[in-house]
Amino acid sequence: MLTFIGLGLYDEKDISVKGLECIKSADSVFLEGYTSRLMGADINKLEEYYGKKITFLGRADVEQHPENILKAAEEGNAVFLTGGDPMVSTTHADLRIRAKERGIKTGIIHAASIQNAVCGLSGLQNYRFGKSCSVPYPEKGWFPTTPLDTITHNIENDLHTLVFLDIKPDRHMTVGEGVSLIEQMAEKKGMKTPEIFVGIARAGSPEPVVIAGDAGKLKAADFGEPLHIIVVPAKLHLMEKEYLEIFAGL
Ligand SMILES: C[S@@+](CC[C@H](N)C(=O)[O-])C[C@H]1O[C@@H](n2cnc3c(N)ncnc32)[C@H](O)[C@@H]1O
Repeated sequence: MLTFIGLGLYDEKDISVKGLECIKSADSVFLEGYTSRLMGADINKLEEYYGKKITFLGRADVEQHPENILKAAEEGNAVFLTGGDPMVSTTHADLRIRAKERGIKTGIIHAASIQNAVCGLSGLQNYRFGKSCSVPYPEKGWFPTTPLDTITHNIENDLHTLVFLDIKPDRHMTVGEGVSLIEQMAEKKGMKTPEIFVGIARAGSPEPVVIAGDAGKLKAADFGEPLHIIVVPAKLHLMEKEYLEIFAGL
């Protein structure tokens, strides 16, 4: 059997009791570290808390060579761990399909996701979010501006946009870097930069930071340690505005 388990947002204690029990009874434990990360716990801390040895996986181990995971799931109970919810803003549906095609039983144990944490931290209503986008670190000769198209389309339709920020093995994009890249996209396309951004750092930690304001304010703000995320709000409803004023210094 292959069980996809969400670890929640910040440290080893964000997993559900059901998820923890499932890990404790597993024969093999895999953790992917490329779609999200638990910044409050390294792999040693997780191994100690779960009482299990963990095999750490990169993107290629899951998307191109999932053989080891599938074999372990054929031979016993394998669990596949992901930060946040295992099926939110990941490509793990593909792994579940591959498992099913090989006759392997699968299951999902859900967890808190950044997708819903932003609603509580920012006060922006979950039903007002449109399509999300991701801002990648630009590479030589590659600077995609499609995230700005998504943001603009959402604003035109009175919808908020959740903007995921790039994670690389050696760095995590900050709110300041993300806002600056969105400004550069606007400049390149001859468009206006959105008027308000909401930056959020370390959702799920004891001290998350939430700051709302224009691009200049967010670029100058100190959000501290990763992970970071941005929301570009549409026209704010009265209570959303009041909430951002009280909890995010708008
Ligand atoms: C591709 S999404 C994966 C979402 C994950 N599966 C979930 O359900 O939470 C990962 C991105 O979300 C944001 N993110 C995830 N966890 C976060 C946290 N605790 N605080 C702030 N941003 C976070 C970061 O921008 C990160 O690069």
